[in-house]
Amino acid sequence: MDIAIVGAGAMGQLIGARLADAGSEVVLIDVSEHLIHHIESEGLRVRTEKGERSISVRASPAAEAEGPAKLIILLTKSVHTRAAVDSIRHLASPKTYALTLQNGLGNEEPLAELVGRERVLMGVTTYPADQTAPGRVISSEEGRIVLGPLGDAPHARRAAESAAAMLMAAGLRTLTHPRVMIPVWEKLIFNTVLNTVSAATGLTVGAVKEGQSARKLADAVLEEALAVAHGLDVDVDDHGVRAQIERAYEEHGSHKTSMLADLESGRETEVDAIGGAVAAQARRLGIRTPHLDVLCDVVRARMRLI
Ligand SMILES: NC(=O)C1=CN([C@@H]2O[C@H](COP(=O)(O)OP(=O)(O)OC[C@H]3O[C@@H](n4cnc5c(N)ncnc54)[C@H](OP(=O)(O)O)[C@@H]3O)[C@@H](O)[C@H]2O)C=CC1
Ligand SMILES: CC(C)(CO)C(=O)C(=O)O
Repeated sequence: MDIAIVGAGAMGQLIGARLADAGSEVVLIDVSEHLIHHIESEGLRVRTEKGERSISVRASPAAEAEGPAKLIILLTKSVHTRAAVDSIRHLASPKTYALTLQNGLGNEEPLAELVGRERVLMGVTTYPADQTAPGRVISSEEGRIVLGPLGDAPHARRAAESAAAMLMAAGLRTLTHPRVMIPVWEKLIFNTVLNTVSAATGLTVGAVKEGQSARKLADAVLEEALAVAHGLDVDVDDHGVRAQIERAYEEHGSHKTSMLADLESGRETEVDAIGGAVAAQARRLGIRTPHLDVLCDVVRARMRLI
């Protein structure tokens, strides 16, 4: 098998459909038998501004997937990363690379245990994906993926370039970055601000901007998260992150962040991999993040109530 995509939800379906449509041999792996059966029998349907496209893709439970895979792409929510990686050990060989495009930090660690740190690729994506029914996903032609190797081995740089070329050929705008932790942290800060504040307050992105206290909280969390990135010597573009957040306020005003949507649908959130991961790095460095700490605690408390 060429590519195993682990987590056949919104993003896994989008990327799986694009890669399969472009001729890659892809298997989607998920825990939901119903979803797997649906994808196997009906295929996937992806709708964007350009229209709708039906694509046949193979899907399988982890235990029935046959390896080894040349590339594993991890696209579960971060709370499920450990279990997902444990379930696909048989798909990894010494030649396998593993890529995470999940939000948050920490997903790379189980992958490093699986294939070795030198064979882990990491990235972020701004493509949106919403699963409206099993096997049906709404996305956009607008977006991009940035990825790169976690370590600095030349073979991993080449693997990142091949993965990017394959995603480009599948119609997904993809760039490689020599220091991938920079875009990872830029996205991490963006999600830490918007997702944590919205999930703690129950507000949409636009309402965070309009609500005086919520906006103050978001601004305070932004400064705390930037200080942590600087403390780690991750050379994030402060101005670019601020501008990205302002754009989200303008363009995604009515949007409930994924963390709020997860809370409202009774699912575990990615708080520990997003705001919680920033706060954990802050503690390690001795940097105070009082606003972020309280907000993460509120989200965790709301999670315990569901
Ligand atoms: N959707 C988006 O627009 C974007 C998402 N992301 C990130 O991408 C990642 C995936 O997001 P998204 O696709 O929206 O999430 P989804 O919840 O839609 O999909 C995740 C899928 O993984 C399945 N899953 C759970 N546990 C396992 C397991 N052990 N093995 C295999 N599959 C499992 C889930 O099943 P079940 O539902 O039963 O738990 C679900 O089908 C997240 O980190 C998210 O933050 C990043 C950018 C944009
Ligand atoms: C911050 C946001 C809402 C993008 O606007 C997002 O990425 C999410 O919902 O996880």
